Amino acid sequence: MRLTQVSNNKVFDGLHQQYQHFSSTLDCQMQFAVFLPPQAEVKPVPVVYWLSGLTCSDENFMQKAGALRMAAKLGIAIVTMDTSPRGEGVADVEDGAYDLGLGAGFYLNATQAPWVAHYQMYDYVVKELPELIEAHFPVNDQRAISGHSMGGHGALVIGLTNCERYSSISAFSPICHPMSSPWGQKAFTQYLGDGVKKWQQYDASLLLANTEALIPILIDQGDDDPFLDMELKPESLLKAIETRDYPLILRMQSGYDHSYYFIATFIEEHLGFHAKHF
Ligand SMILES: N[C@@H](CCC(=O)N[C@@H](CSC=O)C(=O)NCC(=O)O)C(=O)O
Repeated sequence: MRLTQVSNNKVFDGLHQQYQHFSSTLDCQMQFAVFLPPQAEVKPVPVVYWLSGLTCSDENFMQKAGALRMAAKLGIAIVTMDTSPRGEGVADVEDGAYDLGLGAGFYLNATQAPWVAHYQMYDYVVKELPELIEAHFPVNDQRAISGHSMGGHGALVIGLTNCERYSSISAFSPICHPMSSPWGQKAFTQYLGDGVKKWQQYDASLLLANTEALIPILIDQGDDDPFLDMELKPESLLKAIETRDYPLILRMQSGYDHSYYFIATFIEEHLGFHAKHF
């Protein structure tokens, strides 16, 4: 598979690089970014896959989260990707809404026209991207997954449905029960149609209630987040595990909102959490 390098910058003795490639899963050109810590010069390192939220590209996290110093110290690679397929011929909404279409792939495999042709972000994140990363970069097969908001939903769903592939999951302000949130209902109706069975495959609260694997999860949620009550609903995750002992830590953080300022405040603790479980 051909990779075209878009940028290459030294940072904290490691490298931040961006690449473009043709994705056969999404049937379009995609861009991703990788941070390689200095330890990757001498041995393969573990990887945290970061899934961003609505409107983001590979750049938001790398530029705003302040994660790279700690990733360099811990010897962890970080991979970020776009939040939807892009380019000519890729379906989008006509009203310019930010919560559907471009920048809003919801990390699922669409089944409905016109989205089905390109919106296959679940398979891209689970299969194609890690295969590409593991073939071209000095990383080992230890993986963790993390994300924010729509990306927190993606991290929970992908981690919970692929427990053998990831050693831990973390999330900031995730959409925890998309079947009961306006963002989730809009996206699932468009991408998946009306069938409740298909929706259930992508609802973290339902998946958590039914999983037998005990993959460790850390979630931070600001209590001053404007999306908390309507869209995010972290209490539904607690309800899903109320009758058993599941290794989920949900921290309500006083005064924090939905922004990357919040993520920057706690990202080092998330990297430490993943490092402990590699
Ligand atoms: N008014 C915002 C709405 C979109 C937004 O808040 N996006 C968040 C993720 S929300 C859930 O998935 C985000 O990460 N934005 C990018 C950033 O760098 O902060 C808008 O249009 O951006």
